[in-house]
Amino acid sequence: MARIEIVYFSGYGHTTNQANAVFEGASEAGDARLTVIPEDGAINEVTWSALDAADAIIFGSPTYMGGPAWQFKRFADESSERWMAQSWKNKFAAGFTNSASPVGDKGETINYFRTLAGQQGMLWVPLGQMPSNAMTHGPTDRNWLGGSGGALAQSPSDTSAEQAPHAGDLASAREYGRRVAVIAETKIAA
Ligand SMILES: Cc1cc2nc3c(=O)[nH]c(=O)nc-3n(C[C@H](O)[C@H](O)[C@H](O)COP(=O)(O)O)c2cc1C
Repeated sequence: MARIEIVYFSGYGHTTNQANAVFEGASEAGDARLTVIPEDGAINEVTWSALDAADAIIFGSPTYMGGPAWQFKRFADESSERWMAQSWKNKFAAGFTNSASPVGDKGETINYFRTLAGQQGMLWVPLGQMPSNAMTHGPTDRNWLGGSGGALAQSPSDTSAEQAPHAGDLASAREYGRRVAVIAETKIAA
């Protein structure tokens, strides 16, 4: 079974809900593990070893000031040791982000994840879901935010982590996690 590592940061818990949905989906088709990046951005050796052994790594962070939170960036910077050795080359990569505004510059965060994956020689898995952009569509529909790179979610600024992100965003996240696991499993089978 493909090993899927989900490594993410969440300041206030909203992105944790999205990460949990990605984990649920990935667990349907693979051996998934969820790691939260701590407040100081430093992950431990057990997690680095698990990432090294993974078939796919899924990155997650809220969008803060138009990009990933600095804690995620610390993790990314510290992955430069892996870049030097290109030891993550040919692993699958994917990413998700959540923010308060429907657009909110979330695309910048996804693009950052994609660049990180590119530097590491990883193979990016796009979302693979059609947008729900008709008149009748809204936040309860899958991919209602209409992204293609990774999974997007909105948590309105006045909602607690018990209330957000929207049901459609969580459905997108779940399906994306499953997709990454299925693709990673295919490679294992090859
Ligand atoms: C420092 C900071 C910067 C933020 N920048 C953005 C932003 O650029 N775009 C946006 O839509 N929301 C922004 N937000 C709102 C968060 O993305 C939103 O509250 C999100 O749900 C937080 O996720 P979390 O609970 O996992 O930390 C920002 C929040 C903080 C604290």
